[in-house]
Amino acid sequence: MSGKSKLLKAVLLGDGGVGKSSLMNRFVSNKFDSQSFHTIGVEFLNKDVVVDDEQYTMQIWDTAGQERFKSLRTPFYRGADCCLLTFAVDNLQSFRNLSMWRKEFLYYADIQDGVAFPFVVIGNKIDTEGRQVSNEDARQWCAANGNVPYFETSAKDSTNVELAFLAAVRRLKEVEEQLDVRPTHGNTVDLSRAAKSKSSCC
Ligand SMILES: Nc1nc2c(ncn2[C@@H]2O[C@H](COP(=O)(O)OP(=O)(O)OP(=O)(O)O)[C@@H](O)[C@H]2O)c(=O)[nH]1
Repeated sequence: MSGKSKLLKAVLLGDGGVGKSSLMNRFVSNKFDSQSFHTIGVEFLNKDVVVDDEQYTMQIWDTAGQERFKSLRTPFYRGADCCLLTFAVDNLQSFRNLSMWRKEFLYYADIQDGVAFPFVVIGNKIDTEGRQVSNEDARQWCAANGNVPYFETSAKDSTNVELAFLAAVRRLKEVEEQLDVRPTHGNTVDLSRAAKSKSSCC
């Protein structure tokens, strides 16, 4: 295993109340709060992970999903290495809004080639009754938007939470390999630049 940890910025997006803060807290601190408050603006936490023998420090940016906080969250999209688009499986509207979230992210992160960017989609709250979004519908959306990896999670009982966050690191590695770009100074490569240069040259 190489000694130096690579810093990786991951942004969590999705409607208010789908469980973004809960997913981050489950992943970083293995805690769950059933009375979690709405996020105002953004918060971030770091977590050290090892993926395929490489060390990463994931800096996870948890954003406020409510519309009124848009101007507070969007400045933090720039420089993201990956993005986790989140909805709740018991909330159809939060699934319908995925395209809006993807578009908002690409616009404010200033990324032109969205297909070349490492997204992961999370359908959270699978422990709840009354599912409104099928696994198949979610997979279809992911297939239509660049074969995005899809995970169904529960921040409440921990199901698949670690798997989903680590998939974002794996997706980033895959995209780097496809673009054949390598980090130049210890950090991960700036994929927003890589995606742009790819789209402008080919
Ligand atoms: N049953 C269940 N409840 C969850 C789960 N994840 C989050 N919740 C609950 O859903 C509510 C909203 O969770 P948050 O993590 O605050 O949601 P958020 O997406 O960060 O919301 P904003 O900060 O407004 O964007 C809280 O009451 C959580 O306890 C889950 O996997 N299962």
